Amino acid sequence: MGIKIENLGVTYGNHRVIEGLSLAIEPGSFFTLLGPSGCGKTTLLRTIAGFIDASTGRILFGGSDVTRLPAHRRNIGMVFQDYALFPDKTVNDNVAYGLRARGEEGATMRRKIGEALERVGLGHLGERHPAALSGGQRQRVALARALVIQPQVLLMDEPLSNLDAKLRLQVRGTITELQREAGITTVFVTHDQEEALAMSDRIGVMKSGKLEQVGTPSQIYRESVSAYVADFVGAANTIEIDAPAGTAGQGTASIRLAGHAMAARVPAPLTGPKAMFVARPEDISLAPRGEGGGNRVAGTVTGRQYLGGKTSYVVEIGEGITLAVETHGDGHDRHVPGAAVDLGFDPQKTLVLAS
Ligand SMILES: Nc1ncnc2c1ncn2[C@@H]1O[C@H](COP(=O)(O)OP(=O)(O)OP(=O)(O)O)[C@@H](O)[C@H]1O
Repeated sequence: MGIKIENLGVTYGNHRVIEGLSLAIEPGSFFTLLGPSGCGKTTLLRTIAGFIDASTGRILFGGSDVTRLPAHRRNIGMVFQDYALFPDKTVNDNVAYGLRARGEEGATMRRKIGEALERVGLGHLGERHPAALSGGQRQRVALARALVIQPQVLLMDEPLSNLDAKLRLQVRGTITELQREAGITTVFVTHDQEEALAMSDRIGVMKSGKLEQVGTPSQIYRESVSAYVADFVGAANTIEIDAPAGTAGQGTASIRLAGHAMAARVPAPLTGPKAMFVARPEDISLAPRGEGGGNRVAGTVTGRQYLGGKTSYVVEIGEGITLAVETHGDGHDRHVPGAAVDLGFDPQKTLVLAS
């Protein structure tokens, strides 16, 4: 069942948090709302759930307008960052909660609970209380509780944030697997870009209550529409430059970076006299001075961190501008601080975006 959001506005008192937001989420897909703290992700998710009223606009589930329906009539499953389990109930009773509210009981209910707990790998822990479970197990119970009612939409608010790195990866795998298996339309909130890239069919990057960009993980990463998106999704060098002349349309342009001339891609028309130069550290090549190919800029290594499979360099290119560069492969740590180098830029992967 797809979700459609039309021109949504949400206010707290007279503080407008979501403004004119429209979005279509494909049936059965995994959609992630990604953005920094305070951008409105949780507010948007809770409005989709029905816990917060929309002040303007509409929300549709599978074509039906649910904007004025209370949360318990929207047939959603919800998973929270802090698990929100009932501490005085057993795992079985926690999972039973939504089923009982729907009037289910007896053998059918027990079978469904058993199956849901099996699916999250906790079939043997039904009689325990939440206090006797690890964080990862608690979140699996919360997931079983959300899915056992066969909701039409699954909403998750930072469900992995309270888990340590190893558990986060495990529960991440469980969520992805169950979501695909059940084919349930899912909206997932996170501020963790790696989580978003790894799990999602599509991502919406939010900025101040609006969607700055919506796309597949690779579109968001490779074809960022703004320096804000590029910087938020992975690392990026972002430097303000004079907008190149003659870029009313799209294409490649000649730009100047710290006095060096080079070519870069302008994916969308620029407005205004300034623009942002955007290059990811792994897209910049590094060679000893004089040995670089075309489209290069001379610089001096000022910092180096050996990280095993890769090396991070800081290279100064003049006018006080430094760039982060990342190298992989054989001899990736061969440039020493103080070395004169050439930085090579692929004109297709070096972007000039509106500032
Ligand atoms: N109940 C409330 N009353 C008033 N303002 C609120 C309320 N809840 C959130 N806000 C404000 O609305 C804005 C968006 O908050 P929201 O929690 O949706 O952001 P978020 O992107 O989910 O952030 P985080 O990642 O920190 O949870 C923030 O400026 C926040 O201070």
